[in-house]
Amino acid sequence: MQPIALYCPDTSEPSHQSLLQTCQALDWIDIQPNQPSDQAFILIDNGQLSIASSDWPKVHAVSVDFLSSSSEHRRLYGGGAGQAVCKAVGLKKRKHLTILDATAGLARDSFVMASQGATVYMFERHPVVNLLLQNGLERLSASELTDLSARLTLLNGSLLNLGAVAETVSVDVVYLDPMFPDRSKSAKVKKDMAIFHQLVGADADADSLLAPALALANYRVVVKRPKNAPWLDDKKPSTALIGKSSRFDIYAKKALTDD
Ligand SMILES: C[S@@+](CC[C@H](N)C(=O)[O-])C[C@H]1O[C@@H](n2cnc3c(N)ncnc32)[C@H](O)[C@@H]1O
Repeated sequence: MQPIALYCPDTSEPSHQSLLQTCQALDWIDIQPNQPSDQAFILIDNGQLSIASSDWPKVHAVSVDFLSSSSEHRRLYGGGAGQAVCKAVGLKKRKHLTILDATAGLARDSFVMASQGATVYMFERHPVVNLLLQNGLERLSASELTDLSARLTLLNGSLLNLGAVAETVSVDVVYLDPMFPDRSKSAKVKKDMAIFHQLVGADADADSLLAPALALANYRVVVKRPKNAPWLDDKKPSTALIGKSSRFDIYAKKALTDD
């Protein structure tokens, strides 16, 4: 991992101190006393970890915040199981699915699926994104949303190297949303998210996720793609849900029945 700078404007805040301690133990984090001029750096502010760009604070930092007002709005009024991602994984048919989100990112999709009753296990390989996810999950577990917190679990490892996970978790649906190379160049990517895309880069090995996903899922694999992108691993899905800018390719293994 390339070293990344970290900046904390208020080190006296107790919650910041414990986050700083966690980060001090990681040898790829370089804690700096002043705001770094780097394109992207880790920020500790407002009791949470985030990724900031050199334009911070003009451009918002990006964090995993399951408790933000926009997350709350999506949880309560976002369209329930009728949301495209929920329809694609089958939550409209069966509420209590066990889903492996093998490319969790900032867990926005995982959050939506768990909000609708799914038990979601997540893999995230980028160390900075993984750290943000851990921080978001810790804050969620300290909140009153205990049911939701119990349904979101970050696992160590990767779908490409499953280890014990394959024996311990029976997975109904595997969900994949790898980075697509053209996304970062799109003018539609908001400024704050552009820094996330730059930091993580393209997932050049994304095609290799489909075969292990199909081997693991009991019912289906769902792949989120930009609307006009080619199929993952050049494999035609059983069906697709097409939205305004993205598409959910569904690889069905077995029909989902109501629970
Ligand atoms: C487009 S983002 C996912 C966004 C996510 N669906 C959301 O709602 O926030 C893709 C993420 O998948 C991660 N990723 C890609 N391949 C992976 C793999 N083999 N194992 C674990 N994480 C992976 C990347 O690091 C990146 O953070």
